[in-house]
Amino acid sequence: MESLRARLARRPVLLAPGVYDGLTAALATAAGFEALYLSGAAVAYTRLGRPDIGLTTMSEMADTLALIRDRTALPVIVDADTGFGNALNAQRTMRAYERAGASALQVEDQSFPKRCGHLSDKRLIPAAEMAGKIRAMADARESAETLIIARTDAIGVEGFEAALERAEAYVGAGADALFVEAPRSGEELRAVAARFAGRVPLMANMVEGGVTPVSAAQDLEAMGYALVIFPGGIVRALAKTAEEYYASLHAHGSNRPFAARMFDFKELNARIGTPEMLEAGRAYDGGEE
Ligand SMILES: C[C@](O)(C(=O)O)[C@H](CC(=O)O)C(=O)O
Repeated sequence: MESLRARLARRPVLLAPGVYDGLTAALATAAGFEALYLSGAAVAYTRLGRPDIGLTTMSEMADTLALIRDRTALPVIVDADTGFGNALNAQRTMRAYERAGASALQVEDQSFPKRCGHLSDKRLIPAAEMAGKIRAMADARESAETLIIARTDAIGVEGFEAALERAEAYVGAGADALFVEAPRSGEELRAVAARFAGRVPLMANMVEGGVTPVSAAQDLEAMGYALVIFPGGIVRALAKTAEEYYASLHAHGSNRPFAARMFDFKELNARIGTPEMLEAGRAYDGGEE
């Protein structure tokens, strides 16, 4: 199977949807994507019903990843936030995520606790400390094919030029791919690509209603991006459906008015592999002896 590193080195752009559990991983895989993105924000939104402000723990993410790994053979790019502490914590995160099946870890230069890149009032660690964290993670990884995607949150804190300088330092420290978080315009998205495309694979993050204008993957490819994630879109879609579903059930005392927008029992079972699993189980139930 083609490595993620090799896949990022060629076109077309790799489009990775956000997932946060076994069901979303199974549905995204069935839809035909080539890679998945395990979003820390999506885990915080769904498991905690809370914002992406560093509340989720490393082991909660690793446990979630293990469930997803059990449900898909696709490469999984995993949000490692700040590495959950200093360089030594980041090494432990690297090892735990690798064991749980990560194909790439995304690590950012915010101080702990971090917050979503599209929120304000972020704080950063010094660039040299972040470079050390990247080197520490590279030293800790079992496989050189587990990629390190370095993210800088500096645009909203220190300005655009400072963010590019930080990104430069992180490439120098050995990052396998680069994620300059939250460009504020198409011009900034293009300027990031103009500086780095062709030297290191570039990732773009599309957050509906966030700081960066949302573009299609194809348009980002034309700018020079190699990887595009839509991390939280699935939660925004499901949350809207859930809100409407609960309101409808509450109002009508029945699901009938909502039926056209739901899978029924059989339809859901088909998507989660119920017939195949029950069939496979029959081989072990002793009935055939
Ligand atoms: C990419 C991200 O780190 C994530 O957790 O998915 C978030 C996305 C979001 O909050 O929707 C981010 O900080 O941009």
